[in-house]
Amino acid sequence: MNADRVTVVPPAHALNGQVSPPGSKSITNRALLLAGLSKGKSRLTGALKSDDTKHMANALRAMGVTVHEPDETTFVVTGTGRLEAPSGPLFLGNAGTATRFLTAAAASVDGTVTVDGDEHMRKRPIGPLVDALKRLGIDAEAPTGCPPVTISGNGHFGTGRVEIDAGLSSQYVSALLMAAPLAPEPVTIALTGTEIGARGYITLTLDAMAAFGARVEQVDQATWKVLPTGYQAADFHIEPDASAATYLWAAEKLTGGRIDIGTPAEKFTQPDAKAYDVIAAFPHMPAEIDGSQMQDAIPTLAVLAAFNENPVRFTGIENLRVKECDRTRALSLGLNNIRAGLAEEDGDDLIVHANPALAGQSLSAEIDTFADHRIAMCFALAGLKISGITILDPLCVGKTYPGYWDALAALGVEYKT
Ligand SMILES: O=C(O)C1=C[C@@H](OP(=O)(O)O)[C@@H](O)[C@H](O)C1
Ligand SMILES: C=C(OP(=O)(O)O)C(=O)O
Repeated sequence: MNADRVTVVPPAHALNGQVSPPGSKSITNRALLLAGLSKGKSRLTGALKSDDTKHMANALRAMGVTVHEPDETTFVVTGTGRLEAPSGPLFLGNAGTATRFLTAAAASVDGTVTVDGDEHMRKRPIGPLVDALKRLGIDAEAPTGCPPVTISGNGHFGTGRVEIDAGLSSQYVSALLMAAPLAPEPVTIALTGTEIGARGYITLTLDAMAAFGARVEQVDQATWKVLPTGYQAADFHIEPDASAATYLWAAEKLTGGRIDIGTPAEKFTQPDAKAYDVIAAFPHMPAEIDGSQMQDAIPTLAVLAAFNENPVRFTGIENLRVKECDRTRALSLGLNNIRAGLAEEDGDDLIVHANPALAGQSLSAEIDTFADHRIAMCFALAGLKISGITILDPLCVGKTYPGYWDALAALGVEYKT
């Protein structure tokens, strides 16, 4: 594959076959961290091996955890129950999960940890998490409000009750929850307000914590009391990635084929599996889609909506602007590049003016992916129906789905480079 660009050739046939998405990024990075914080040896199977999980695994190695990779989907993690101070900054690329989760976990280290990322990560806000750590008595600084963050810990997590505004990212809450069992006393974590986007990710966090022996009391819908149990090693199986599955579900629908992804939609525990019903409704997707609880699926749904029978307004997607790139902008730019007027930003909403007649057309468009894996993967779907769609920087899919282009090829999709 050419690293600069790939042009998708619309297949002359429906896409049929068997393709399993890789392991869940969200669950792999939770399980890696919790295994690294555990005493003993944990075996994580079904795991994702991609940029984001490599960054987490390497950071844990830098903090004294032994991480072996006996095969392509397994990590064997041996920890001592504590992380050690690394000898240099932790570089976490543009992995939001690794960056946020390790920022809180670093507070349990005896010594100084600097958490840093690439130029994109250095624009993604982390101030609310840093402020929450400070309120728990932890010495943490992020002068720009974004990484790098420097945390000076004294060997255990902070104590007390802390409120956190998770409006920009639910990952702040997950990060605090996962670090809290390393405190000497119970820690209470409360949301500012009661609502939170991506609440399903908090459930994933609590489930993973329970699997590694943590005990959390749900005080109310917005408050959790975490007991000072530490973690115990566990064998843990990771389900396939639901966000990755959305591209395959959409490819099946767009081409009228049958793609067996090996896991029924209702078996996923990740929030993005909610997108299945919306995709199944195509070409009659609803006129308004609230994306707040399935944010990473919005790029997929937005490109699918371009071929829908009626226009779709995406609401509840404010924080798409602080993901790997400003996704609302990237989607409207890409769609309007395919056909002027196809998309419109209305405040933080995205409106896609559906046009089923786009299918079968030849429209030359170079899609700027802004180094964002989801922008690359979703616009490849447009290339299944429109000839001339070129995805720039296609290897950025390596953040969460390195096998994406091969998966489409296995279903019979061809590329021009
Ligand atoms: O907790 C997680 O695993 C994630 C939470 C979501 O991010 P935000 O909470 O920042 O919206 C999601 O977009 C991200 O891909 C993974
Ligand atoms: C938002 C995403 O990732 P993260 O926040 O984990 O970098 C994503 O994978 O779509």
